[in-house]
Amino acid sequence: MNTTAPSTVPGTVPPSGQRSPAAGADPAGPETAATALHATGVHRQFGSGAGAVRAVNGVDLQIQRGEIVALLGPNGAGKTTFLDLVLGFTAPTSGSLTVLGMPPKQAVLEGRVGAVLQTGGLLSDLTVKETMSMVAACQPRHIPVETALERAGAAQIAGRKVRKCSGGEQQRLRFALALLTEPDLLLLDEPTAGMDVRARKEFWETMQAEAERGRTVVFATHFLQEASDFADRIVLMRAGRKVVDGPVDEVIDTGHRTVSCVWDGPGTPEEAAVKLGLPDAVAHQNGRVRFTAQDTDRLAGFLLSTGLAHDLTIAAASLDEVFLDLTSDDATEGTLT
Ligand SMILES: Nc1ncnc2c1ncn2[C@@H]1O[C@H](COP(=O)(O)OP(=O)(O)OP(=O)(O)O)[C@@H](O)[C@H]1O
Repeated sequence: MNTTAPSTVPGTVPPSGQRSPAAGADPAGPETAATALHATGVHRQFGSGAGAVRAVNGVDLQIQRGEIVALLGPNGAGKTTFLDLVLGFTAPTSGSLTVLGMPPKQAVLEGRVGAVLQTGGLLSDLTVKETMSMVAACQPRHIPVETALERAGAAQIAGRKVRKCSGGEQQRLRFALALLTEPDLLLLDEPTAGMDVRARKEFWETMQAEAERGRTVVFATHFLQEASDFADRIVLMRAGRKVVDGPVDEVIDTGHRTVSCVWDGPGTPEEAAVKLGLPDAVAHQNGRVRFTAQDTDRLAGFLLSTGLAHDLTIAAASLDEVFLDLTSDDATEGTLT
């Protein structure tokens, strides 16, 4: 599929390189008592020299308490590395990062942060409840194991050995573990990976209830649909950088639409697209031509008035198309406000 990335996302500000913050100003904004996460110029590089990987490359981010934020991006965007930094598993190469006003490790040690990670950490010979009790015994304070299991929707599998649990059930156990200390901040790294549609829906319903208790939730996902269904803000990363940050509705409404038609000519759709200033906007699909544009009224008017095409259909871009646009190399960077 060949589509055109929108030249701008409505409401975006110019890329950070084009706009300098006032001298001495914190690009992530001032940290207050309501700040759950505060990152300023955070870099995390792995290796050195020619083989160095800039997994996180200068991220400024502020998340307020009670927000539900989706961290979105393609493979290798830096989402997991960023969550690892927030959990204190690894330290920034440069830049500063605080969680609930303190260093990440301290916030984790105080039980203020809970996490559902992609892999690891479960002992297969223990039952779900034994796992919970073992972890609870290591915590300075925790809610009853039964309460955490109930809230995570895992009470009915309490007596089951971990090795007998499905992938989705193990994620529920991880979720119950994350709730044990009543954390202020919940971090979820692709929490529904491996879950079927029903399990996924139930998981998000449970998570919604936790968010309504006032927790801050930050989750990494590949799916714009998941972000759109659950988050109120999207932070999109690409190649280690934060490229879009804004309310879900505004991120999704790129103004990008498609015009599908039967091509009559003369000339090719590609030639017409160049004439219209939409050089990359043409795709061919099932005998039809599809143009991508922001001003589809003008495009449709042109195609009909010139007799170049007939049987036109105008549609909003799908979430998959929006995701591809936002993560393409020529997408505009910015903050939606
Ligand atoms: N320990 C490491 N050593 C070297 N490179 C690493 C290490 N951890 C991550 N990387 C690299 O850093 C980049 C970002 O990886 P990261 O796992 O953070 O991305 P991601 O957005 O979570 O990807 P995915 O969606 O595939 O999980 C990738 O290029 C990855 O190969």
